[in-house]
Amino acid sequence: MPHNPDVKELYEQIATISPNLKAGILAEALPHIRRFQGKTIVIKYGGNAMTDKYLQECFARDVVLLKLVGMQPIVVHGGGPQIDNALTRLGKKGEFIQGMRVTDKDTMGIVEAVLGGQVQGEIVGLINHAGGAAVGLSGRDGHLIQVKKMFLQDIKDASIQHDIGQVGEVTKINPAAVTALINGGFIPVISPIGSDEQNQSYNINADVVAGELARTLNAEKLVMLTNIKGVLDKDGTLLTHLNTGTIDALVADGTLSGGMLPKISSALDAAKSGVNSVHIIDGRVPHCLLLEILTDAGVGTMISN
Ligand SMILES: Nc1ncnc2c1ncn2[C@@H]1O[C@H](COP(=O)(O)OP(=O)(O)O)[C@@H](O)[C@H]1O
Ligand SMILES: CC(=O)N[C@@H](CCC(=O)OP(=O)(O)O)C(=O)O
Repeated sequence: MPHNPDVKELYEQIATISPNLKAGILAEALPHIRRFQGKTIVIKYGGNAMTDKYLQECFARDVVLLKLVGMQPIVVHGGGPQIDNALTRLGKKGEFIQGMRVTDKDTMGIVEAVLGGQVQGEIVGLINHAGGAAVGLSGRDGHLIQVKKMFLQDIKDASIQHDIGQVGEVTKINPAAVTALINGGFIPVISPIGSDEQNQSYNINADVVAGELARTLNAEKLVMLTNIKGVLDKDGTLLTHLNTGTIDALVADGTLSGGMLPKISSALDAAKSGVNSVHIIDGRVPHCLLLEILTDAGVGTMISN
């Protein structure tokens, strides 16, 4: 039984489910396990989805379970709120343009320390504690993520290019280190940091890294865990399915903003490049990964081209 009182009720409910029902639920997973055997699943673990200890443990157990039933999960983690907390402690305030952090030299140092140190170490530890063998990588390791400096095109006026400092635009992914780890039975956990030809470090939005990696590896699935039910319309209603046409309209009328902008464009790019299924799901739901991958329940928003 977990210590968190918020989930005590959930466990009490589970305890009342009949054995037959439990067996039925487990059996529902079989066709999904068969379908995704050996397939690459890229999981974007957003910083907003990793703030609760119990949910973190659920996440780690889900990733290990997926690996043990024969899938190849790869975790790309964020950590935006954790970077914000570190900046606040130092008397600085995080600034974002269209969901991208304005990253000066000092901020870059903090981004590297928080993502590559604190956040990644925690996720690797949790997965290992849950029985997996996770290995943390930065996009700098093994030349994994090559970038050039990004100039961000303004969403309303294409003639404006925002200089947002040390933020990288991905030019190439060299997945050899990731595939070597997967082939060795490990679960790669990747932080969104890249380097350019001058060996300079760059901050990259984690949604962008997850999308680019899923494309490069021809992943079967890209699942993005965030802190909201999925993509919502102007009235706050969940949009269960989106494609190019509907997304363009939602961007144009301002329904999508902030952190949802890089998320949705990365999701759409991945779907267009042949990633079979792309989902934005609610990371606040315990075992949301198992629900999305191993059951018939549809959760969150599915994005297709
Ligand atoms: N139309 C929308 N539907 C859902 N969320 C939206 C929408 N527009 C903006 N958002 C914001 O995007 C946020 C998710 O992006 P972000 O904060 O970057 O999360 P993460 O850390 O998971 O990447 C939501 O919490 C919400 O505030
Ligand atoms: C350029 C840029 O915006 N980088 C992000 C990297 C972390 C991230 O993407 O974290 P979430 O997934 O939790 O939002 C940042 O500095 O916040």
